[in-house]
Amino acid sequence: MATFLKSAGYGNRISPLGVLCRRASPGLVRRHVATSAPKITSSVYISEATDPYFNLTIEDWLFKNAPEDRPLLLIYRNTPCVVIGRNQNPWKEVNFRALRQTSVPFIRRRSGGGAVYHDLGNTNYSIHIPRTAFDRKNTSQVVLRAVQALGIPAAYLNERNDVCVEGRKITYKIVAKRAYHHGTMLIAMELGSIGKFLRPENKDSMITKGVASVRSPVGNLQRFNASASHEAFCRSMVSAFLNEYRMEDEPQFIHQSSEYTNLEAIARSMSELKSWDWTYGQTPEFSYAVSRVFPGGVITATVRSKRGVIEDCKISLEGQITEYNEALSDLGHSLEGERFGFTSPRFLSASHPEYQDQLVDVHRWLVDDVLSER
Ligand SMILES: Nc1ncnc2c1ncn2[C@@H]1O[C@H](COP(=O)(O)OC(=O)CCCC[C@@H]2CCSS2)[C@@H](O)[C@H]1O
Repeated sequence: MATFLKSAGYGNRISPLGVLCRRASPGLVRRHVATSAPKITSSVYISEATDPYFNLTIEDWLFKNAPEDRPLLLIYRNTPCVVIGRNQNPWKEVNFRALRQTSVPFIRRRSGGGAVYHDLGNTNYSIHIPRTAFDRKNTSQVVLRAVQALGIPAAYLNERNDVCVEGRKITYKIVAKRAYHHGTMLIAMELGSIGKFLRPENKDSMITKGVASVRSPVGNLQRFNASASHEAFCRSMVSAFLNEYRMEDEPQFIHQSSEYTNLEAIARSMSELKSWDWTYGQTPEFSYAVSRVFPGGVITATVRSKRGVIEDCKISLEGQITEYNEALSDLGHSLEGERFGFTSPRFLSASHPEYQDQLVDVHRWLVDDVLSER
């Protein structure tokens, strides 16, 4: 086993984020001018960056660029963010009202599965393997051994291959010749944020295609061993990984430097992760019906959306076939083609001047309560 693992840490230098580390090879992380892609010389990477867009991009970049025939481990953690799966509906998963009150972003990741919350008390790991050797149970066992070695022998795998002491989640993705298994390790996360950010309001009547999250009880490792930490988990995980795959590589430490961010593939991928097209435009088809009592009666709006755009919006007043209903129906049509969640709060309509005031009220309701969240 690598000598650095036999010592208490990875060497004797304390990095800015407190990870005990040996200085990474200068060519990999210390230069600030990007001339060509950094060489992937190790099988173990620990990111000291905490920007979720950067880390998720580095994960994908390593996945696509690392040698295909050897396993690779990446460990990183992010500043607070909500991360949904690639085939999820954000409006069904995220409480946008709560997010808006903070600067916490929500991000659609490239792998499938459910929605999770991250902060610095949550450490993410990612094990990349040649597809032929990929076995979800096997990679989960590497993580299980890492947790047990932290002094938590009661940890076990459940039927979904989640490491459990009290809840912990994994997901996986298979692409071309390689596959990866990535997951979260709750160490000292702010657990209240899960309920706050991952419970959307009034979305029972939103019927969506795609993947729904599987909500489960969760707990931090520190509940079972107060000395569990990001640094200890990194050491334990690296050790379990190297043992499993019989390697002796030194971990490399990644920083968010121009060496990476100036690389076209990384810059492009980071801006793609932030784009509307990816974040909202990938939303599977859904419908959403909402009613409200207005002075003239109950009005129901039924919206159908594909790829984040309103395909049709039917608005009607209960029971009555009146000219007002026609005006409402025209109001609905006027919203078609708009991006769900991005409807302009201004309402200008030359048609149906006789119902202008009522239409302004209905439009405001739609914008504030039905179509506004993002
Ligand atoms: N950080 C974290 N860790 C574990 N479980 C969580 C977390 N946040 C929320 N949850 C719980 O999991 C469910 C969703 O579980 P579900 O099983 O539906 O989805 C997942 O597990 C996805 C894991 C993705 C891991 C990636 C690794 C690197 S980037 S994100 C949610 O409703 C909460 O109950």
